[in-house]
Amino acid sequence: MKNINPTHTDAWKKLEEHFQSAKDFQMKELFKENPGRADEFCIQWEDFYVDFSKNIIDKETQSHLLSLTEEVKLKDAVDSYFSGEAINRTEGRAVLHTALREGSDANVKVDGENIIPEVFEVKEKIKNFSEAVIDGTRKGYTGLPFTDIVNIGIGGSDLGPVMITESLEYYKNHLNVHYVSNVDGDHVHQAIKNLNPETTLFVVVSKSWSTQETLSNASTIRTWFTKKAPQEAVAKHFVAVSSNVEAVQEFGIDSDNIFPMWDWVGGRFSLWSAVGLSISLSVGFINFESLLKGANAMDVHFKETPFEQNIPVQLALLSVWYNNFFKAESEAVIPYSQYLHRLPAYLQQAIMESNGKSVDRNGKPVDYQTGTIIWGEPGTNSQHAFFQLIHQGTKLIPAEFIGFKKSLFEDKDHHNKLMANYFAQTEALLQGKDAATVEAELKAKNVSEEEIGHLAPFKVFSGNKPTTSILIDKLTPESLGKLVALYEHKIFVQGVIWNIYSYDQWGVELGKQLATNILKEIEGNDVAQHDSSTEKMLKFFLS
Ligand SMILES: O=P(O)(O)OC[C@H]1O[C@](O)(CO)[C@@H](O)[C@@H]1O
Repeated sequence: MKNINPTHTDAWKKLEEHFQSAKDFQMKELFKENPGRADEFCIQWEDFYVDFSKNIIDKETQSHLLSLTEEVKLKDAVDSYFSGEAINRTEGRAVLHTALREGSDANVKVDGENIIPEVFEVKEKIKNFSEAVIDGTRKGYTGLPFTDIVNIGIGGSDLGPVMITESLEYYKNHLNVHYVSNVDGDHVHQAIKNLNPETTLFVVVSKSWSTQETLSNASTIRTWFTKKAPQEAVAKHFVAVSSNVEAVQEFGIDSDNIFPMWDWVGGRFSLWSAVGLSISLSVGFINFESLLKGANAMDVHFKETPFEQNIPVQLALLSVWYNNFFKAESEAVIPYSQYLHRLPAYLQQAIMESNGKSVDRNGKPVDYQTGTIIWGEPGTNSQHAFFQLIHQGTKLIPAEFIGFKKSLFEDKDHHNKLMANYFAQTEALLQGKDAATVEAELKAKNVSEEEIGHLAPFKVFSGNKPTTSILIDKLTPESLGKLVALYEHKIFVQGVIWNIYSYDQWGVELGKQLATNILKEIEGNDVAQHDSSTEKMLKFFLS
């Protein structure tokens, strides 16, 4: 991939100039001036309708942003990404989660070898295993079928699977799937408290097999399990997903029960691999495959569609526009579906672990902003929580609204109410409410002139708050696959523009290192020298 400082491009300079007028754009005026705006800033693709007309942009903004993609050689970067080039330079790895959703006839090479046959071998293993657990042919050590699954993992080995199983709860079978991630012992003990070891299957997921949280939780659970079950039952009840097969075997998990993954799949992009075993167990392999199929469709859209009509590219460009020119610090993702309640948490890792970098591809500090802060909660709940700040606060928060045309239980009454809110919020954020309207409303309610004078300023909405609406036909495994892949590619595009490495995560290492040392001090009741704050707190903790 090319190493281009985005701020040195002509497009960036043009964007800076253009921003001087664009920062004062009033979207309401832009809509008035251009009756075709809603058509021009809208992409319809398969079952997705993406409206980005309620953004502080015009055709000129879009054209400079598209020139930026040319100058940073985005097209070449996309080719390198899909072709298996080692674009994760600092770890010397390819980034090929997209290969996991390819068809069996694809040919994707890593170190000269086609990896697709191996991907399909593992998929076959996931299929056979999940089908046998679901239909009860694979049984626990006393001959009873499994009723409960516990996924033990953290970060990408937890957030992806838990987000998808929650999102697809409607499609779930009889198995109860639990997730244990935190090293907080209360998490694991609470999770296993009411479980029956005879009917519980444990899926230990750790790409590296060196993560403190996962290994601690797996050991605690194994100890709990072998207090009730014979040692040899571990082989029937524990399976592992990892790229570190030797370490898994040392832990005591049978080689037949190991689902491999590969270096070329990053943890936060791994739900499509055997890391998704708990997804397949929860909703069945057919639905897991549909999820992959949807993601593959988005991959093809991303790879082949001109950037003007390319959903991940347009969303990434908007985010760069707000982040680097408006200096917006965060972005909200608001799914109008309770099923998607873990999507923002999942995206926090995907986006912030990927693009939270301050060193460019030359190893030099960047002098521009990179990764955005992501947050969100489902609508309508979020309307009653933090929307006040989005509407009337001092910060600019571009928000993505995700909604569905159809609900799963087909309760029209509820769905119409939900979606009325979805549409109303983006309209309110766009239109605002001016002082004259507020005053007229108060007058109509017979409020005194004096009271109107006091109250009116608090009731004014400035409007002009940017939103992008993603309206999807229905929440299905396939559409969910498309949605998640959309965000993966948005992350990629932003990383290319910001000239950073999106696929490493060195920033998580220091805390881990210090925790290892501090743990020794805590266990030995012997506090070493630290900064005075840490030292005093450690002593207080041990007293
Ligand atoms: O699957 P592993 O190796 O246990 O790692 C878990 C998580 O830890 C990290 O390495 C750092 O938090 C994530 O990138 C990863 O998803």
